[in-house]
Amino acid sequence: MSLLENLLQNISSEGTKLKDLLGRDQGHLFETTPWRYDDELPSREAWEASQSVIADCEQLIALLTPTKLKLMHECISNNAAVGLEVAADLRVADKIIENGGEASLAHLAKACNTDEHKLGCTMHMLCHRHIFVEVAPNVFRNNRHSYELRAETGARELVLLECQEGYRSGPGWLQVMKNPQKMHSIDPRDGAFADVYTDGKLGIFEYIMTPEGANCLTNMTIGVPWMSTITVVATRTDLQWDSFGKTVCDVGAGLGSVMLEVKKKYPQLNVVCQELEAMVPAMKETFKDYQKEIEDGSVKLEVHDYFTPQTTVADVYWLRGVIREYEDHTAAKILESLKPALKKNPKAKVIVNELFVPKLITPKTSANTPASKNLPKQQSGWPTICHMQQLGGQQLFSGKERSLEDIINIGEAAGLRFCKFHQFRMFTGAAEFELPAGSKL
Ligand SMILES: C[S@@+](CC[C@H](N)C(=O)[O-])C[C@H]1O[C@@H](n2cnc3c(N)ncnc32)[C@H](O)[C@@H]1O
Repeated sequence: MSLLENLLQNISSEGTKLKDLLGRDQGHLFETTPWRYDDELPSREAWEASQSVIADCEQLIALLTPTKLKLMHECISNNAAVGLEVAADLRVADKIIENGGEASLAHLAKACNTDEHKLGCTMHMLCHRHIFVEVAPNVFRNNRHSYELRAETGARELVLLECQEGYRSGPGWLQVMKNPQKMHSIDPRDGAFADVYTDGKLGIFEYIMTPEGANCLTNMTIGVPWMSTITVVATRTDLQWDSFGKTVCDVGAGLGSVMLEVKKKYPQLNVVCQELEAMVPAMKETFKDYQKEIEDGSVKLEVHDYFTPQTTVADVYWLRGVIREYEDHTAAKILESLKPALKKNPKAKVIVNELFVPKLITPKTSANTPASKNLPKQQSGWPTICHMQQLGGQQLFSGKERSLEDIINIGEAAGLRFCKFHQFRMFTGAAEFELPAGSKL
């Protein structure tokens, strides 16, 4: 059968399965109320069927788009970000809410203090991308996607961070890749953001401490916690946290927000958050309602440098977004430093939580096979979003996003054995390692 026939057949069969699994919770694009699965995870079976339909619909669009239009589409899609920046910056969602839930273009242009024609062109494009709805010519409402852009959610600030600093760093990616002094570096000062914004002098975390970076700092402080809510549900749900033993240790825990979620869901577990000394006050703030647990020792906030030998014996060590900051040999040293504690508890596991850069493998014999069947299982879900995120993250923050193979190599270089991959119903996942039997320090 042709690719077109295979795609249509697969979309139909997986789509029917999905519809039956979702039952009445089928999602919508007209109302402002969230869809149940904006914040919860569908069953694994429903999630897999929906991933399959999405991958195949994306391939179907690529198949049916003439080449010149396909290439045009790709290189002018930056306008999706341009349009979203306009809507976020001018607070269009709020202006629609303030006007009773519906607003004419003339009203919006006046309320936003901008040109009616230019705003109209932007809004028509966004409606075609199913962000806002045009309910009559030049009359707009929020739908569930645009409604999230209202003040107080944090979505607007994240969108502004991505559409401003993120978007403008994009052209620096190629410049860095062509620069012999910078092309192999993952240092933030050699990265795309520094190239575009600070002439190679400051990475983004240094920049936000300068007066010019104040706005970016605000957007990051408000926007990043909003973004974390996207991954936290899968992090909490897609690992059976109580299956490892009684004690979970988060190495390089940041604010400690993952362990807070784990403690909420599994109150019987002991959680340990380890960080550099400067982060301890922020972790205390995260656990401010857990004084009793801090006193009885079931929540511990420890100062620990992850390049030094691990002294806390736990049943599972969790490292989220830690190794992406380092070159392979340095990342391996962090994992290696866990070994003294792993020796004391040889059943303990080490879990590396990162993006797992997805591949789409089309062998010669499978040229007409739908994309959904050619996506390896051992990699991040939501592959299109994951790709935009891994590129965007490296442009803004530098560091190194890796495939599962790359991460297994780092674990093995540290003397650990790869046990299994946990595919989260999200664009992140987790690689599980352990100390091999008879391992020496
Ligand atoms: C990218 S953040 C990840 C934070 C957290 N795991 C999360 O997912 O939100 C890396 C964290 O590692 C911490 N860190 C950096 N160097 C460290 C070291 N040598 N020892 C322990 N923690 C360190 C930083 O303070 C930072 O909070």
